[in-house]
Amino acid sequence: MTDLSVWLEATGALAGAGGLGYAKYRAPRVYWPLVGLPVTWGRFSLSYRSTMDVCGLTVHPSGLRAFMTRNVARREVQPVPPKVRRVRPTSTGLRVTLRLPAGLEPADLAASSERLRHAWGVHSVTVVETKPGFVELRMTGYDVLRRVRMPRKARPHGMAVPVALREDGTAFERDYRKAPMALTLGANQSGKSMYLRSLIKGLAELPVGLVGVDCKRGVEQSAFAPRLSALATTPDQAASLFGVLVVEMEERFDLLNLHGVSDLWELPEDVRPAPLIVLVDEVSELFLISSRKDEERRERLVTSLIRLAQMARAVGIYLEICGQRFGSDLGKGATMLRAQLTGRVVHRVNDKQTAEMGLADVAPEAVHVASLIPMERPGTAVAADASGGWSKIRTPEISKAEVVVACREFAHLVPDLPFLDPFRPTVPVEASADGPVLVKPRPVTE
Ligand SMILES: Nc1ncnc2c1ncn2[C@@H]1O[C@H](COP(=O)(O)OP(=O)(O)OP(=O)(O)O)[C@@H](O)[C@H]1O
Repeated sequence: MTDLSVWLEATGALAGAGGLGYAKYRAPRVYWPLVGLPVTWGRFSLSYRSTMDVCGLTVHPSGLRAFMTRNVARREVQPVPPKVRRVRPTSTGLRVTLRLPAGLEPADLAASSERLRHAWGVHSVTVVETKPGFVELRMTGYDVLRRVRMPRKARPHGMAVPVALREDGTAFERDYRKAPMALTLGANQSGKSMYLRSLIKGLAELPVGLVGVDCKRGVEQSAFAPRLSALATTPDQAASLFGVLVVEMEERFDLLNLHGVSDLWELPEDVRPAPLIVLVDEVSELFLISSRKDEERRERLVTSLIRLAQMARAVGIYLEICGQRFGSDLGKGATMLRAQLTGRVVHRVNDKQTAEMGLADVAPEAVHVASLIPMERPGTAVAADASGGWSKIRTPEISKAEVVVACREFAHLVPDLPFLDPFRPTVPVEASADGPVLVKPRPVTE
């Protein structure tokens, strides 16, 4: 009987351990709050001081603090780590707010994030400066990018759309007020279209005009016709469309002048024109030429694009440009245009140079992270902006049908923009029933 109970206990313990191991891998969302979080929290609390000490993240206190923390018996002053101000558990990790003592800066902690990650046995540690003198250590208990689930609270608002999940479990927002012009790069099958889908799905809910440029004959964007104000599917149409957008930009500047303001958002709401987001899929199609006639079109197109990229922010016209590569090999004007696109998202690339094209000027230390994105993780990217900050993100997997549904649901939000009427994609009547949407853009009269 005793043997049997020992055997049963041992089997039970083994099964429990096996179950936990299985849950850790297969159901990390359940494992984390039940097991991972208490273990990590305990580990953090018990080893905080010693970990910070061995990581070189302590400083000799000065003045009153030195007096308060001195070891009276040995008459010596112990170095102190940053003060823990707050520990907050989340569904994916643990957030710790630290007050930095004089002599430590956020970069010191960021440089040790790998060591902290190993010391506390978590998947990642990201250091974010929340205000001068304070940082937040964002620990994630497991690889949240393996199966992306966006935080429930992440909804489109203002001019910002949550498009992907960051490695620290927070939503990455594409915010047009913060980074008006952006470039998304990536090799074939790296997830660029998925990123654009996620963006369009969110933008569809906002009171903005969406302008599509998809010179792969519209294969990707024509399905979103019900929510598009304009769609160009050939370089010729795109050249005309950009010409019209430049004229609109100039008229909007006149309007700003009239009201004595310098930005669209300072205009009274009743006269403020709808913001426009121009979504360009595969930008190289706009740059490539095959004849002399194309050369003139290309010149027009690139000039319009550069003018928009340089000035249109103030009048609420924003560019979202996507491509496989975007360097001087595309020809005159490419690097000049790229410099204006300060928001960057770089997916898996085929060579380091492409990662450099996207990141070297805004976040050079992120270049090697982008070069290491594995093929079996489509949708993963490095997002950076001109502030120097960057993060690893992954887009949720969204089917085209889901985006089509959103575009139909919010079709009533298409703003009234008569100047774009010649480019408005027509949605055949039968397309409003369930089923694939077939769109034939109207021919453009130049
Ligand atoms: N976030 C993601 N999660 C899971 N699978 C994804 C994700 N993003 C993309 N994929 C898958 O990867 C494949 C390629 O994605 P996508 O078409 O977006 O790449 P792309 O860079 O636009 O490719 P191309 O340049 O060839 O058009 C698709 O099969 C898609 O389902």
